[in-house]
Amino acid sequence: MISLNIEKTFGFISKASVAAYEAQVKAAQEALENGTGKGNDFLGWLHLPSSISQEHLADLKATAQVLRDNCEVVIVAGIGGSYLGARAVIEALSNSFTWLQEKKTAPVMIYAGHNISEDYLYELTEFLKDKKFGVINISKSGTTTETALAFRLLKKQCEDQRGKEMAKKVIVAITDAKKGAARITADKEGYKSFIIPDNVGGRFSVLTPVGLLPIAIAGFDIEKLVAGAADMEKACGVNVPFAENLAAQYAATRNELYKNGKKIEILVNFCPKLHYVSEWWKQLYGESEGKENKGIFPAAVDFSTDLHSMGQWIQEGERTIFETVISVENVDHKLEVPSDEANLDGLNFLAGKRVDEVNKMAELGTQLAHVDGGVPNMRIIIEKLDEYNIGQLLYFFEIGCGISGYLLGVNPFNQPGVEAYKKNMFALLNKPGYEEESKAIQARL
Ligand SMILES: O=P(O)(O)OC[C@H]1O[C@H](O)[C@H](O)[C@@H](O)[C@@H]1O
Repeated sequence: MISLNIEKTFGFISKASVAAYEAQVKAAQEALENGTGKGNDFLGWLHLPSSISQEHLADLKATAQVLRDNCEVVIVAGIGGSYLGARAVIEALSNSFTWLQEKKTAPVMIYAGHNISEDYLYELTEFLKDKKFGVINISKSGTTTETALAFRLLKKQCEDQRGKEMAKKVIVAITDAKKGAARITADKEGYKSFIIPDNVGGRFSVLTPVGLLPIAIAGFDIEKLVAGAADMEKACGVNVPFAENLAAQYAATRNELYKNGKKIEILVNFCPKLHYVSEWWKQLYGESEGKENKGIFPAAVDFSTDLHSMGQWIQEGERTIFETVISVENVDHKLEVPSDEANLDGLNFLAGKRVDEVNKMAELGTQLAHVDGGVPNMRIIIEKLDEYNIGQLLYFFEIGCGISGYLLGVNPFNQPGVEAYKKNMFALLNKPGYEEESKAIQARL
């Protein structure tokens, strides 16, 4: 099981101050459990892992197989919660160079619909010109501009290139049961579709088809992923005592740090495969907590890469940060540092050591240096990067986020602030229905 070590925060906050959260955390957990807190119509993620049926998984796997059999490339079209979870898991579990290898065992996964860069989309459509490709159109609302725009291009190209019949086979929609343009298109065109439950918000949707279908297409075991999440659901349940409940401890500690002026949480990894886990986590915590002029700012770094760019700031900049390190205990492969007779680089002291041992000492050395520099440090220890452990990690962060948001006093399940830019963009683009806003915004330019 994943474990959490908060010892290295105790030079900055006291053990007693964290322990003092017990009653408050219990209240937050009960509000989640009983659906009595803010945003209680979005709690479908809470017992999702333990309620996923074998039939549902089989349906997902069967659809994944159709795309695996018929596609060299699959485009995951989605933004925010509609792509980050899938990308986080796929990248954490994939060989870093798989997409460059000649012989592939699964379609190459590419992401689109998460930006509006003309060059990105042009280059993507160029790349796809001679490829057998499929598309998963993922949007809970079914109306997100970035995703709809990319899908419009990809749908047309897929139909032109592969014919309407094949396109119907290799385009899948994951969207609302009834509402939205993506639903209307899927029903009209006869695409296979999956439903995002009403009561699961985008950033909590990785264990719905939103995450599970792309992950299955990429060749990973979604049963094990869900099993890991379900075990964490148990381990972080409302009846698990505070002192043993990882999510409760995490939520309490980060709130206490925040209260003590630590306004920024930096999620740290020492393995580049975890980069998108951090991106997923940033959305989860940022959209959940950043409201009412409150909330820890979720940031992330990849070490040791960023020790050579952000390391200086973390060591000696403003003391408003704390670090949460995802520490992976075991690597998958063995590689030793070779001995070199000339020893021109002076690295013979490392000869015969595993590369991971060097990485682990970088991790330990960094922790001690940063704590000495005034940065509280938490460690989430995960045994290895596989489906089961990543499943645990995802659910741990979700439940930790629900509890933490309630401790902060906000509704962790809405995101009203995201609408502001959209309104301006539509006004600037003269979208029908935005006439008043268009006039008002033009006057400001
Ligand atoms: O799935 P969609 O409805 O397309 O939404 C995609 C994303 O964009 C929205 O604006 C929200 O801020 C996110 O929470 C959401 O994950």
